[in-house]
Amino acid sequence: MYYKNMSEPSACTFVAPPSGKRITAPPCRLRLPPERLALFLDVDGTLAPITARPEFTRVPVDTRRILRRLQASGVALAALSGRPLVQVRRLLLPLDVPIAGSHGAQLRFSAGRSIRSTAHLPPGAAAWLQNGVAQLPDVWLERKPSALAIHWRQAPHMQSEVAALAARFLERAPGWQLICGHCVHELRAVGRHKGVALRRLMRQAPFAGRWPLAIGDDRTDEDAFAAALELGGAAIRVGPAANTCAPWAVADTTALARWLGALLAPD
Ligand SMILES: O=P(O)(O)OC[C@H]1O[C@H](O[C@H]2O[C@H](CO)[C@@H](O)[C@H](O)[C@H]2O)[C@H](O)[C@@H](O)[C@@H]1O
Repeated sequence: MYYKNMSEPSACTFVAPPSGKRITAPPCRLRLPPERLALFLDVDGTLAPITARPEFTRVPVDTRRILRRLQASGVALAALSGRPLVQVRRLLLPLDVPIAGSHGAQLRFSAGRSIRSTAHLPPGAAAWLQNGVAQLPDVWLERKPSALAIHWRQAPHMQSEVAALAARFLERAPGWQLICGHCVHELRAVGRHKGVALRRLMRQAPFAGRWPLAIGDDRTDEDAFAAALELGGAAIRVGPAANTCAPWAVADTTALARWLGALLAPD
């Protein structure tokens, strides 16, 4: 991979690396034909700016337009999200791409073929958690296919209570694990994550044989980054780049959209 020219410097906003780690802006242009590139895109905080509530979120029209043009040029795209699949489809419309939803518990390939790996909870565990969350003011529980998310964006002072509740939930839910996102404690089954989904998609057309680039903004994306790197690809972390295995970073969703748009410019 090489830098081309820096004709659009703002597309390559540099995020300072944590001390001792070398992390740089992604090259302005990838010296790769579109039909060799596979992009694996997270949604919240990556394609869409973070909002107060998940239902307020929109992927900007310009970003969706850029993604459509990338797809039309031959780039293979997929979305890897913690959200339920149906929400991701709606957020990306009219773009139609393979999607991993609920951290990979749901997988929709091209041509509409879907698989779902259901993770079971002991009877009463979800209701127990719902009841615990109800005791924490302004904290709320999102029930997703094979995953649960305790949101505390409206109650940052409740973070340690949320962590304690999640820990007690895990004692009742063997085979489940906690992963922290932005103002959210996510509970999901061990072994279901975006890295597994990326690898699965990379075994299929149109991804097989391509160079994988995973792009995301939080801890839940690190599994996808690791998988892309292990397959010889790369990763971009969006936002402050602390504790990431991604070699590249951009400042925010706007900078990422600009960088993706710059990939469309003719050589
Ligand atoms: O994997 P992603 O596509 O990044 O999804 C991660 C989670 O996104 C949603 O929650 C987050 O975004 C909300 C809207 O910006 C925000 O209000 C919340 O605080 C964030 O945690 C979604 O609700 C979760 O289900 C996803 O797992």
